Amino acid sequence: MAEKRFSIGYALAPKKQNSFIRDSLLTLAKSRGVDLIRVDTDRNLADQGPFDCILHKLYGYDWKQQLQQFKSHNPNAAILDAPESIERLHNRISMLQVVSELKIEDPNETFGIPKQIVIYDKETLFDEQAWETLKFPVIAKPLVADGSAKSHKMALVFNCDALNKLKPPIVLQEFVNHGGVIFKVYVVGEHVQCVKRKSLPDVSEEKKSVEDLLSFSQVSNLANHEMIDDKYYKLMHLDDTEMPPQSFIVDIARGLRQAMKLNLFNFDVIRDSRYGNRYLIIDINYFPGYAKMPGYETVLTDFFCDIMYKKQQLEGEQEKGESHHDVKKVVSNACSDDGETEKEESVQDY
Ligand SMILES: O=P(O)(O)O[C@@H]1[C@@H](OP(=O)(O)O)[C@H](OP(=O)(O)O)[C@H](O)[C@H](OP(=O)(O)O)[C@H]1OP(=O)(O)O
Ligand SMILES: Nc1ncnc2c1ncn2[C@@H]1O[C@H](COP(=O)(O)OP(=O)(O)O)[C@@H](O)[C@H]1O
Ligand SMILES: [Mg+2]
Ligand SMILES: [Mg+2]
Repeated sequence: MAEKRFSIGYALAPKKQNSFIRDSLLTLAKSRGVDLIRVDTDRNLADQGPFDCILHKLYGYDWKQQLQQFKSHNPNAAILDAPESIERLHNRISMLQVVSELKIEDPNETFGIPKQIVIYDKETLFDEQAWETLKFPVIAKPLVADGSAKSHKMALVFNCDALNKLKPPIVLQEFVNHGGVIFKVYVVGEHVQCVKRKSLPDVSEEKKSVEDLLSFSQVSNLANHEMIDDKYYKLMHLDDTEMPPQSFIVDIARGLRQAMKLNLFNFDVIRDSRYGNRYLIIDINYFPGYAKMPGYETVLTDFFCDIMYKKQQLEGEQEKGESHHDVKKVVSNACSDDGETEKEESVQDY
C-alpha cells in the first residue's frame, strides 16, 4: 500500500513566507512524509487542498471566516493556531495579562511583568493620577500589536516634557535596566529554546537628565551598524551574559502555552539588573521568526510529524467506530504531557 503523506497548507504574508519557507525545511519535511503547500490567498481556502493541517499568520475578518468554513468541511484538520487564541496577542495589555495569572513555584527565580498602564487619550496622558504608580523612564508602546510597522514604533520617555509627542492609545511601561541583553524564548509545541539578543542599553542617571525622548523600532532585529549606540555593544559581550535556568524558562513556556492554547509563539524576557534572579516578560509574539532559531528545520519537522501521528491515531480510532467524543479524548491525551484539564482542552488543535 502507498505511504500516506501529510499535507500542510501554509498561508503567510510574503515577508514571512520568504524567511520561513526555505528549501532546507521543505526538503527535510518531505523526506519525513510531510508536504508543505502554499495556500493561494486570492482563492477561497475551502476550495483548495486537501490539507491535513493549516499553518497561518494572516489577520482580518475574511481570513477568519475562511478558516471557519474550512474547519466545518474538514473537522479533523488541525489549524495552527486558532484565530481566537492568537487575537489575545494583538493587544499589549491582554498579551501580558496571562503572565500575571501564571502560577509557577521556583525556589530561586521569580518572574512577572514590568509596571504598566494603558492610556487611551491625550487628556489622561497629562493626568498626574494616572502616573501615580509609574516612575520615569518609561517605554511608550502602541497598544495594538498587529504586526504593522507602526505597532513596533516605540519611544523611551525620560520626563514629562516629552509627553506631547506621544500618540495614544499606548501602553506606558516602566523601563527596567537589564544589561542590554534580551532572552527570546521560542516555543514550537512542546519544544522550548532560549536565545540571547541585543536589547536597549541600560539607562544611566546621566542620560536620564540629558534626554527627553528616544524613538526606536525592533531593536533585537537591527544589524550592528544600525544600533542607537554602537559603542555600547562593542564594549558589551553578548557571550558573557549568563542564560536563565532552562527548567525555569521551560516551566514558564509550558504555562503560557497551556493558558493561551497556542503552539507557535515566542516571548521576550529581560533579567532585572537590580535583583539578578527576577525575570520580566515584556512581549509575546505569534509565529515569530523561527528561521533565526538554530536548527529550526528539525524542530519544525518534528512538530509537524507529531501532529501527523496524532491525526492518524484519531482517524484510526474513528475507523474502528469509537464514539467521536471518546476518540477526541484519546488524541488530546496523546498530544499533551501536561495536567488533566489541559488534556481535555488541547482538543482545540484538532
Ligand atoms: O520577520 P522576523 O524573522 O524578524 O520575525 C519577527 C519577530 O522577530 P523575532 O523572531 O522575535 O526575532 C518579531 O518579534 P519582536 O516583535 O521583534 O519581538 C515579531 O514576532 C514579528 O512579527 P510581528 O511583526 O509582530 O507580526 C516577526 O515578523 P514576521 O516575520 O512575522 O513579519
Ligand atoms: N520594560 C522594558 N524595559 C527595558 N527594555 C524594554 C522594555 N520593554 C521593551 N524593551 C526593549 O524594547 C524592545 C521592543 O519592545 P517589545 O515590547 O519587545 O516590542 P516589539 O513587539 O516591537 O518587539 C525589546 O526588545 C527591548 O529591547
Ligand atoms: Mg519583542
Ligand atoms: Mg512583539
